[in-house]
Amino acid sequence: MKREVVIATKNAGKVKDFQQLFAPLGWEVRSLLDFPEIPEIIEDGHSFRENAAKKAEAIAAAFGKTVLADDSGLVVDALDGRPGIYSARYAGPDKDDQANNEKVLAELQGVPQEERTARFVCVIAVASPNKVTRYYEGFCEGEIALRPSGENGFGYDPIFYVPELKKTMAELSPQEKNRVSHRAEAMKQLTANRSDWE
Ligand SMILES: O=P(O)(O)OP(=O)(O)OP(=O)(O)OC[C@H]1O[C@@H](n2cnc3c(O)ncnc32)[C@H](O)[C@@H]1O
Ligand SMILES: [Mg+2]
Repeated sequence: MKREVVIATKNAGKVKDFQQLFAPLGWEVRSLLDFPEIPEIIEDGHSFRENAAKKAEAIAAAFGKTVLADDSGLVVDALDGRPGIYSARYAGPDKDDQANNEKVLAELQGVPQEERTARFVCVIAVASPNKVTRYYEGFCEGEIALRPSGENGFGYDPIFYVPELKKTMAELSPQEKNRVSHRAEAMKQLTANRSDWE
């Protein structure tokens, strides 16, 4: 019987990443996409940590078991850190990835490549009933490309250029992305501290 981990997310792109990242541990990943009756959790926190904790703690309380959540986003230096925790809805409430990408590119119009530094941030919160919530963070340094490129991944991947690989995140295979991404880095921290939460 495979062990099951519940991730308090409705983002199909994240679920795919986590399924691949948990596969070596032999874990089955479930998400809120498997529980459509659960309403969206309002992310009114002021940080990635606060939002990740809110999602994990709400579902851990509802399910009476240990639950993970991921709050993540794109931080662009030339935009004073925007979109940051507002990444999902940067271009509006319907969380349209293409519109989000177009808005970031429009705001960076005319900004030279060397000033387009950015990073992806991922905070995984692990919540269990009657236990202190644990946090695992990962980052991926890169630049915002001049134009979108690549079909893989999701969200801001098409405009996030990874200099060490000379590709956008969306041009990477899932395996390549899971070696360098912010989510993979956060998972490395989480896996290194399994005794904390297993
Ligand atoms: O809250 P949940 O249900 O997990 O789903 P969400 O999509 O709302 O997720 P967040 O609130 O964490 O917002 C994450 C935003 O950052 C983007 N993002 C997160 N990880 C990414 C990745 O690996 N590649 C590209 N974009 C990513 C994603 O597209 C969203 O716009
Ligand atoms: Mg969200």
